[in-house]
Amino acid sequence: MTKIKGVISALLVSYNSDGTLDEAGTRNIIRYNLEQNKIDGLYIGGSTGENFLIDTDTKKRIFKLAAEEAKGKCALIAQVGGINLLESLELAKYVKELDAYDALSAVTPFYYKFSFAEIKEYYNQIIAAADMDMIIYSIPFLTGVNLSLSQFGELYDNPRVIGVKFTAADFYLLERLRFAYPDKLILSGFDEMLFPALVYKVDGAIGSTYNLNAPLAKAIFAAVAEGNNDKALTLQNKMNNFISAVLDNGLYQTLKECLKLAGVDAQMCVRPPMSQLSTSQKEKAVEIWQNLKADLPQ
Ligand SMILES: CC(=O)N[C@H](C=O)[C@@H](O)[C@H](O)[C@H](O)CO
Ligand SMILES: CC(=O)C(=O)O
Repeated sequence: MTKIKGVISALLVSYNSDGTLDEAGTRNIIRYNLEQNKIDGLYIGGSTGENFLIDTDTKKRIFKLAAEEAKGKCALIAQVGGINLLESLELAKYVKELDAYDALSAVTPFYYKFSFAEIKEYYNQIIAAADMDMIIYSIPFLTGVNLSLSQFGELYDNPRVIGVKFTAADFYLLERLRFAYPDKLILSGFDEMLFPALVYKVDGAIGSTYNLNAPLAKAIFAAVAEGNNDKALTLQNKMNNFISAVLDNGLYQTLKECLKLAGVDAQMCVRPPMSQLSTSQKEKAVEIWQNLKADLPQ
């Protein structure tokens, strides 16, 4: 079992122009992450993979190809959550059979206002279906679900729940979680806040932009580890110049365009209803990638 820590890319997935999965291209994205970025882990089936826009079979194909490309090379986490619990149970069992993943993850169920008892039951059922470790995926700004400290504690009563992917700017809650549950993992989810999250002693970080800027993220980890916060902040400033430009131009589309510019051979379309980049956005992506390249540590 690979230790889950460090810089973990939330895998970008390449789709064809008709919306089908571009398998070969997605394999190339994984290879780029392993060989160029030297990432510590991959998070498969997250927001970044456009997971909530695709069907069950496509989700399975992505879990399988990632297992084939990366098993034993880095930590592997499979996000199987959603609002169709029967699908989540099926995916969890499928991931277990692949025998390549270090943990499952599941987003807090969204859209309907589920009670906390329902949310807890959802996690316990997914865990039981696969008998695997679980990382809660908490992303309140997209799900509307805000778990409290004591609710995290209740979820942590199941020893299979090993931690949280924490995509929120609530550093008070982050500090309380770190203090109350020192043995549970905290994986920071907002790449633009990596430095402060590391000051609060998160174990690692999972993010979309690490598909491109992992070398900067690694340098931030190293700077904080050696106590050089000024250096870490300077690096975070560089990273955020990239992230803010990407967010302005279209997040996943621009990240995928940058991968193309970095030499990754893939179709790099997004799934509808997301729209593809316009010509002017593509031109902007060239500038964004050039600027990042100049800032990446050699
Ligand atoms: C919704 C989403 O994609 N969240 C990612 C992780 O949780 C982040 O990596 C962000 O994409 C990134 O921090 C930019 O805001
Ligand atoms: C980390 C993130 O972006 C994801 O859920 O894919």
